[in-house]
Amino acid sequence: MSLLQTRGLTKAFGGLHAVQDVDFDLPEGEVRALIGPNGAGKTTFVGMLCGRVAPTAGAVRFAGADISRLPAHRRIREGMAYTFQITSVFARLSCRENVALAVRRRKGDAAREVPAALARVGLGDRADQLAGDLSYGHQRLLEIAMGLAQKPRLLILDEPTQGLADSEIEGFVALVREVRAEATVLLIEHNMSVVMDTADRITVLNFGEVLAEGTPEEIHADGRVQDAYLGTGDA
Ligand SMILES: Nc1ncnc2c1ncn2[C@@H]1O[C@H](COP(=O)(O)OP(=O)(O)OP(=O)(O)O)[C@@H](O)[C@H]1O
Repeated sequence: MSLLQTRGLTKAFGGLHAVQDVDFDLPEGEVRALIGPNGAGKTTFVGMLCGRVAPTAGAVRFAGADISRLPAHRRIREGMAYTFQITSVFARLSCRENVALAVRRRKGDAAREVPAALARVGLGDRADQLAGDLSYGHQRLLEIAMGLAQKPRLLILDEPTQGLADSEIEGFVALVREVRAEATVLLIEHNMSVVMDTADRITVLNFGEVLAEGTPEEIHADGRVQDAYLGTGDA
């Protein structure tokens, strides 16, 4: 069964169709990567999944229910967690306090769960540091810890490896492989080696539409995908 499904999902900004008539199915337990050249509509699409962007047309179903009209906070309660390209950590709170907020939201045991969540993303030794003092890449990792602390059914990660060093990217790949036992993952990622190392399947967006979908091997060999990337000079 699909944990997440969209039908005819569309977002127009004036005359520009940022996302156009997208049918998307994400089965429970899968790690799916969403890729596409800059401006392809990835962030707009995810914004509609999360309830941050109102669709112009179409529907979003999650765990069998139509959530198209649910506000973002209700979708979180239903089991969606997400991190965005622009970090949303509380800069004046410590890493520990940021994750504790996420744990307490679902009435979890913060004393036990916060250190574990920070350790999982490689920030175990930074618990007392102010989130605002972390590098951009580490703020993204802190957001992932906050997402995991919600114990979501679906974890959506928008460009999670941006700003990370190579060794930290390796740690992230290992984390996704571990998380897949607990949650379905939707990963928007420009780093193709991360995509190839983590995704079961890949969906390619181009000009707001699904250009291709398949295993990493199938996508790698797809001439249309290569053309779409070459056409923009993107990697
Ligand atoms: N609020 C907005 N108002 C007008 N146009 C927008 C808005 N948000 C996005 N767009 C346009 O919609 C298209 C898709 O943008 P989007 O950010 O979803 O693409 P993306 O695939 O996430 O790109 P990137 O990889 O650069 O983040 C782009 O042409 C963008 O300029």
